[in-house]
Amino acid sequence: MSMLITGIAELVTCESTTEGAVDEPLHAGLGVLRDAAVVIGGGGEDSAPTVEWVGPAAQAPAADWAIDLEGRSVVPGFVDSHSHLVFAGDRSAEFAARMSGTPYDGGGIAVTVEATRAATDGELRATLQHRVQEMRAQGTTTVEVKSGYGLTVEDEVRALRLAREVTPEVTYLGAHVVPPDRRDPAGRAAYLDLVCGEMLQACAPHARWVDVFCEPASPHAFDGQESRRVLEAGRDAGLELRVHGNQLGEGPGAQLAVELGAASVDHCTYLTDADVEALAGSDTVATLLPGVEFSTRQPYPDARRLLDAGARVAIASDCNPGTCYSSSMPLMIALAVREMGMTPAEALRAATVGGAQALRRTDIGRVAVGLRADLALVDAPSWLHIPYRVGVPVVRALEV
Ligand SMILES: N=CN[C@@H](CCC(=O)O)C(=O)O
Ligand SMILES: [Zn+2]
Repeated sequence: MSMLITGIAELVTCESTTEGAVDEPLHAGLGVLRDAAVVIGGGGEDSAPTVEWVGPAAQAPAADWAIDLEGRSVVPGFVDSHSHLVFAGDRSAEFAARMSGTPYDGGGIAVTVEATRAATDGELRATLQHRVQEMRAQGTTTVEVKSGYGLTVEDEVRALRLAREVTPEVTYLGAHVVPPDRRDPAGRAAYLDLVCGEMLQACAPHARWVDVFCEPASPHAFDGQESRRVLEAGRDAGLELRVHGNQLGEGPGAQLAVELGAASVDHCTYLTDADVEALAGSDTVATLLPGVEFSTRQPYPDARRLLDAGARVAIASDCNPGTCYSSSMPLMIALAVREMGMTPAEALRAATVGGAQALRRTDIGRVAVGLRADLALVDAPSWLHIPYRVGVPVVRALEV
């Protein structure tokens, strides 16, 4: 069965080679077609629908079904390459304290760990599914989900199994923080052995990625040497690498990610010139998480500096109970434009193609023949309404 979608005022393909794309600076790099149509087809029990045709509405072929979007716009579904959706408990009071000056240092993670361990599978599954639905309702069609609020072998495996029910982009983050009851030097060393040993062996079959909170500025997280050990052990167990780095201060995270060939280093709030240079000379994506700076009152990362240097940039939500309990990619785009020096077109690319690069996926993040038909509908005559109508729910995943 095939479906023809017509009446698309602006279709953002994110394909630079799109024939007939408008040649206007505002839309640079987006491959925007006006008065466009898309045909999607396929899709069954084991396969997702794909794009079969893209072009001007006047030339669209016939299909089994047709829908008319009546002058709305379509963009690639957002790729949210960084989230922590498997958790229980509430930290709204911690957020309120930060708004009146208490700094974030990662210590609140222990609160979520306790609540998550105490929750049943059913409770965790229900909230996880609800959060994924909340994301789709705001245009996100791919999400990466990390463990990291279990911090025992059993609880980390449980988080990964649950995450795998909603996405293939599952990340083992046993090295989120050292559990509160193991913070003496011997306990810390033993926990690192566990994360790189028994816990990794139990978790690796359920994950694609390994991640580490590399942040010497936090007493709860891991320094450069510890992070290297976690990443190398993960790589030896067959996992691909991602890093939380440079969130609370300058540190080794970004350069370690580049050196080890990680797909992405996430946060990048505090980067030295050498970090920027290393990122620009690599294919490691700098994933910026502006909801975190909003929710922690930190300075925003300088996206302009990274883009001008030639680095690959993505933006993601980091949806989690501590540093950013927002699942809204439209909000992240708006913040990137307003606070991080990105043009609207750069921000949209970072939320689609950039996210796909950060997950090393070539089948998502663009609208082109043969790719997954992961589309988002913008209830407006231009995709520019995404940052323009900040706070208004103008984007949702297109259910096909
Ligand atoms: N910084 C480390 N981890 C999360 C925050 C987790 C929490 O505070 O619960 C982040 O990406 O910001
Ligand atoms: Zn995170």
